[in-house]
Amino acid sequence: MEAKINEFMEALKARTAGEAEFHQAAQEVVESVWETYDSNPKYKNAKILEKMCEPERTIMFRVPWINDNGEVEINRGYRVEFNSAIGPYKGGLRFHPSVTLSALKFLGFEQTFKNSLTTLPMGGGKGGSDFNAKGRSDNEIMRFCQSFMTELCKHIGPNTDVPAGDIGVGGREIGYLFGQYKRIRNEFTGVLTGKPLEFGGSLIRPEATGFGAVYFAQHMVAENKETLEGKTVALSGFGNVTWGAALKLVELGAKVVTVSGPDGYVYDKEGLDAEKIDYLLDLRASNNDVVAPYAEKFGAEFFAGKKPWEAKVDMAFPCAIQNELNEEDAKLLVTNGCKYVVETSNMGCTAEAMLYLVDNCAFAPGKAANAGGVAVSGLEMSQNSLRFNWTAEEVDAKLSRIMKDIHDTCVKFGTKDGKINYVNGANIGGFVKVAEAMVAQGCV
Ligand SMILES: NC(=O)C1=CN([C@@H]2O[C@H](COP(=O)(O)OP(=O)(O)OC[C@H]3O[C@@H](n4cnc5c(N)ncnc54)[C@H](O)[C@@H]3O)[C@@H](O)[C@H]2O)C=CC1
Ligand SMILES: O=C(O)CCC(=O)C(=O)O
Repeated sequence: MEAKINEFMEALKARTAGEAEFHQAAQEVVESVWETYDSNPKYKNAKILEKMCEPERTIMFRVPWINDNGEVEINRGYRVEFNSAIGPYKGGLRFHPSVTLSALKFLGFEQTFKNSLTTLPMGGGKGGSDFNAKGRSDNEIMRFCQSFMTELCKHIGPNTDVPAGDIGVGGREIGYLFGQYKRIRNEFTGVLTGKPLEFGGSLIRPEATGFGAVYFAQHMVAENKETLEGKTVALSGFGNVTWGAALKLVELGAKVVTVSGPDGYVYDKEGLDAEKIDYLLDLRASNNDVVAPYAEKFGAEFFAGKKPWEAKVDMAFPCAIQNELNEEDAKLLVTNGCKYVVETSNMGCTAEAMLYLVDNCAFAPGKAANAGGVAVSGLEMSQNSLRFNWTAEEVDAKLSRIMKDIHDTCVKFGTKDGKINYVNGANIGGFVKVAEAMVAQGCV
C-alpha cells in the first residue's frame, strides 16, 4: 500500500511543483482514504482521487487599488473552485500576506471534505489575496475589497460559489464585498455568508467556528468520561475563532489561560473572563495584529516571540494559522500533561506534529473540529433562501447537532481495535460522500 501511495503522491507533486502546503494536505487525505479507494473499483476506474486532487477551476486576478496617499498598489486575488459534486463551491476568503496559490489549494481541498462532513449540500472552494491589512485605514480596506469584488463577482453567485470570511476577512470586509457585488450585479442575494445581521447574516455565525470546536471537544472528552469543566486550556490567536472558542469554553467552566499573536503569547493565570474576551474584538479591529496590549491592559504575562504550547494545560486549541504547532511543540504539550489537542485552525499542526499527537493524546483534525463555521454558513444560505431568520437558540441547536454528527462520523470511520483515529475518521467520512456523488455524475 505504501508504494502505491508514494507513486500517487509523486505524480501529484510532479504536476504541482512547489505547492508544499497542498502536498501536505493531500498526503494526509490520500493516506487515510487509500484502502477505501483502492479496494473500490467504482472509485478507482473513475480516477476519483486523482480528480479530487485537481481543482475544477482556478481563478487568479490583479487587484489594483489606491492607498490613502493616492498611490497605486497591486495585489493578487484568487478563487480556487475545488469541487462542486455535492453543492455550490463554498469556503472562505483569506486576506493575509502569506496567501499563495498553494495555501489556497490546501484550504480548498480541505474544505471539500469538511463541507461533506457537515451533512449540508456544499462543495469546496477557497479564495483570497496577499493583501496585508496591518496598519491600513478602514477606507483603504474598503477600496481594496471593492477592487477585489469587481473581478470576483464575475465568477460567484448564490447557486455557483458562495465565499465567506477567514483570516483577515470578518464582518467589516464581508460588508464591503457584499456592497460592491450588489452594486455591480444589481441583485440582493445570499452570495456571501458571514454577513452582518442587518442584511442577511445569521445569528451565531460569528461564534460558530469556536462554538463548534468546543462542542466537538465535549464529545471527545466524553469518550473518556470527562467534561470540560475545570480544564485548563491554551488557545492561540486572538481573532474571530479564538474569541468564539473562549466564549464557549468559559461558559462551560473551562479556564482559558493563553491567547497569542505573531508577536508572542499572553499567559493569563487568572483566566479569560467576559471583559477580556470582549477586548479581543477591539484588538482585532485595531488592524495592528499584535497581542501584547492585552498583557499591558490586564496585567498578564507576555512572552515575546514564543508560542503558547509551552504552557502547562489539559487541552490545546490551535486557532491561528497553518503549521503553527510543530513536532517539538506537540511533545512539549504532551510532556506537560496535555491530553487533548483540538485543531481549530486549518492544518494548524505540521504533519509530524499530527502523527505524534494521534499516537500520544486525543487529536481532532481541523476539517472536523472547525466545521461549525461553514456549517452555520450553510444555515445562513438556507435562511437567505427562505427569506427568514432563525433565532440564536435555533441556530445553536442545529450547530450542536451537526457537530455531534461529525463526531459520530469520525468515530464510525476512524475506530480500529477500540481506538478512535479522528484524522482517518474525518478523511474517510468526508471522502465517501463526495466520491459517491462524483461517480453518480459521470466523467465530469
Ligand atoms: N473564520 C472562520 O469561520 C473559520 C476559520 N478557520 C480557521 O481558523 C483560523 C483563524 O481564523 P480567524 O479567526 O477567522 O481569522 P482572524 O483573522 O480573525 O484571526 C487570525 C489570528 O491568527 C493570528 N495569526 C496569523 N498569523 C499568525 C502567525 N504567523 N503566528 C501567530 N498568530 C498568527 C492573527 O494575529 C489573528 O489573531 C484560520 O486558520 C482559519 O482558516 C476555520 C474554519 C472557519
Ligand atoms: O463559512 C464558510 O463558508 C467558510 C469558513 C471557512 O473558511 C473554513 O471553514 O475554513
